[in-house]
Amino acid sequence: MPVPKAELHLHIEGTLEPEAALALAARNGVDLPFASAEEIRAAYSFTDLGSFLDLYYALMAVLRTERDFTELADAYLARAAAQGVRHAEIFVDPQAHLTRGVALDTVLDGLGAALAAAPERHGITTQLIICFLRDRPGAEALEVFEAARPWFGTLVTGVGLDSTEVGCPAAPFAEVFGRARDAGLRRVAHAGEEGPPPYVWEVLDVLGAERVDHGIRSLEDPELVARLARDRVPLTVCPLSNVRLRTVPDLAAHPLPRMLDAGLLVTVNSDDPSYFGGYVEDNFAAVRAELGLDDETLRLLAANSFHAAFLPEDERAAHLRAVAAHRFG
Ligand SMILES: Nc1ncnc2[nH]cnc12
Ligand SMILES: [Zn+2]
Repeated sequence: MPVPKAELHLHIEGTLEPEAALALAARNGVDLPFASAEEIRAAYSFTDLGSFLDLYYALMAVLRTERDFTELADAYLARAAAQGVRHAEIFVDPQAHLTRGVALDTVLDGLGAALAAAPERHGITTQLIICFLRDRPGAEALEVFEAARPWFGTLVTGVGLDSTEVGCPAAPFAEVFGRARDAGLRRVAHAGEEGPPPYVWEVLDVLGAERVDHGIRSLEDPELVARLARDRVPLTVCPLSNVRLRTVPDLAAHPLPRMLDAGLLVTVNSDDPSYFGGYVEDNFAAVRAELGLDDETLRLLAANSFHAAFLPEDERAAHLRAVAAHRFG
């Protein structure tokens, strides 16, 4: 039995498995430049974030109806439950769908149906975080934010920032993050994945991000490490993703142990599991094997995931008790 955990860095579009993409393409009459799951997997040889994002956005073409989004999320939740996930704070990229003519209510109501059923069906509580694409204009993010208001509080509990990092400052998103804070939403942002420490400072100081997604390059700046440790800012680290996108040379060189040693509140997550070779427990297993982490370090990482989650205190405490009681096989 995998250790109970929360998954806090998971793009729902990144759970689209090749077989599902082909089935949806056939059902929706979408032409894909791939004839088989093997051909899709053969395209998973990324050189950097950009080369991944090209395929990630291209394959989304198969997602067209509410049912498609419901099935996508339900399939993820079934896999996540088998990997010990008890709580998931899930990212979605609305602009990636709006810009290709799929309406916001198709996306959010479709995902919402699967998320509403998740506690009974999979034993998982969920939240949904709408991410803005940092390579698109801040004004567009504001439009999406306003259009999503009907779902605030019920389905949508937070905002995030993702897509291309280097060369795309976070400052144009200060206004939308301010509105999110005023609306009572939580705020997270990708930074320090490919970008150097100033990108992490910017999401903290300009956006007021409460969690940093990735943040692995923070270690290059001791003052930033001190700030993250002092404020207990969680970092949602995704080891298999970092290897596949070549932000680290291999798992053995991953900074996770150094981040823990520096006193950072680190969590382990899967990012885009269909593309990066594993779901969240696969990431736990990989860091155990390649970094030599012992059971108590894995227990700490699982506990951190609940400390870092946007959960009510009573639910957090119950999850932490389950982590403390877990016996590693
Ligand atoms: N790893 C990642 N970094 C930035 N944007 C993303 N969108 C999906 N996965 C991402
Ligand atoms: Zn991500």
